[in-house]
Amino acid sequence: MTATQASAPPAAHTPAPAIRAGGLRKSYGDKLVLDGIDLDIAEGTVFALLGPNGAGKTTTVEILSTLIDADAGDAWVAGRHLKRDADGVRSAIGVTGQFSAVDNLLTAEENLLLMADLLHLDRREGKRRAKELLRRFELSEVAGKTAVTFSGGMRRKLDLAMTLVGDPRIIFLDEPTTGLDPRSRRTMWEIIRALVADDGVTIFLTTQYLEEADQLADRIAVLDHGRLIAEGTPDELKRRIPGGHIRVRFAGPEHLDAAAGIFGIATRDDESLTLQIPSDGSIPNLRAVLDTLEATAVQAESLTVHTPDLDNVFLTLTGQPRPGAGSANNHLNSPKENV
Ligand SMILES: Nc1ncnc2c1ncn2[C@@H]1O[C@H](COP(=O)(O)OP(=O)(O)OP(=O)(O)O)[C@@H](O)[C@H]1O
Repeated sequence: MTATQASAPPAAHTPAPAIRAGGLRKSYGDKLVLDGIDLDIAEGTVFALLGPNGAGKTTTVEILSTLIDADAGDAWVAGRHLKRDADGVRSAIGVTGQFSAVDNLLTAEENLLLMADLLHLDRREGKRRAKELLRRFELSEVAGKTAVTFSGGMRRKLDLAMTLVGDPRIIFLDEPTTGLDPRSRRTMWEIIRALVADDGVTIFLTTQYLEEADQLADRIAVLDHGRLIAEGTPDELKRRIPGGHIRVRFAGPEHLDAAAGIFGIATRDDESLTLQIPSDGSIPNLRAVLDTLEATAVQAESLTVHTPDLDNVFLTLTGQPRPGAGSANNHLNSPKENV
C-alpha cells in the first residue's frame, strides 16, 4: 500500500457526524451552566435536547452556533472545528432562536430578501429563494403583508423560512413551538419532518415538550442542571422506565388460566380475558413471550405492547418521585447513561 493510500480517509460506511462535542463546560460567574456535555449527532437526523427551564439548552445552542464561547471542551459542527473554523461553521448552519429575527415593519417577502442580502445572494437568486420559501411555508398569499399582522404560527414559519434562505445543512431550533397553539405546533412539526425527509438536513432541537421530542427526534438527550442524564431513542428511553408491559387477550377462560400459570408474575383480568405481563417492550422479550405461548399451545387472540410515555421517563430521570415509588434523586448527579 502506498503512503497516499495509507493516509487516505477510510471508506467510511458511517457518515461523519453532523455535530460532535466533548466536555463542553460553561459558567456565568460562579453559576455552572454546562458541566461537561458530550454529543455525537448523525447527519440527516433530528436530535432533541430535552430539559426544563434553565437547564442549559439555549446555552448549548449558543455555543454550538458560535454565538458564545465555551469555557472548556471541543466541538465540530459540519466537520469544522468550532473555534478554529468558526466562519466555516457559520456557513453550514442556520439558527432559529427563541427571539424572532423577523422585522415586524417589513413584509414577509422583504424579510426574506433582507436575509438574502445579508447572505450576499445575488438579487435574482434571492428573489427566487424567497418565492420558493414563501410557497413552501404557505405564506405566498401574505407575502406582501407586514409581519406585524401575522399570528404567532405565521411568524414562526417566516422565522424558520429566513433561516433557510442560506440553505443550511444543520439547523438549530431553540424551542421552535413554545407559545404556539396545538394546530400551529403540528404544522411546525410537519415542516421539520419535511426538512429532514426532503432536504436531508440535520436538526438540533431544544424543547421542554416531551411529546415534541417523542414525535420528532431520532435521538433524545435529557439535560438537567447542565448535565446529560440520559440519551437514547424515544423508545429506548421509555423502556428504561418501570411500568412497561405486554397485554395479551385470550380466546377463552381456559387459555387465560393456562397462561396465568405459565407467566407467574403477570396480572390477570378475568373480565377482559387479558394477562398483563411485565416487559421492557423489546423484540427479544416479545419473542420470548410469543414462543412460550406457542410452545404451550395457549391460544392468544391479540397482543399489545405498552411502553411508558416520555413524561414518565423525564420525571424519573430528573428525580421527581413517581406515584408509588421512592425518590429517584440519586439519578440527578449520576453520569450520562447510554441506553
Ligand atoms: N448571559 C447570561 N448571564 C448570566 N446567566 C445566564 C446567561 N445566559 C443564561 N444564564 C443562566 O444559565 C442558565 C441556563 O440558561 P439557558 O437559557 O441555557 O437555559 P434553557 O434550558 O435554555 O432554559 P429556557 O427554557 O428557560 O430558555 C439559567 O440559569 C440562566 O439564568
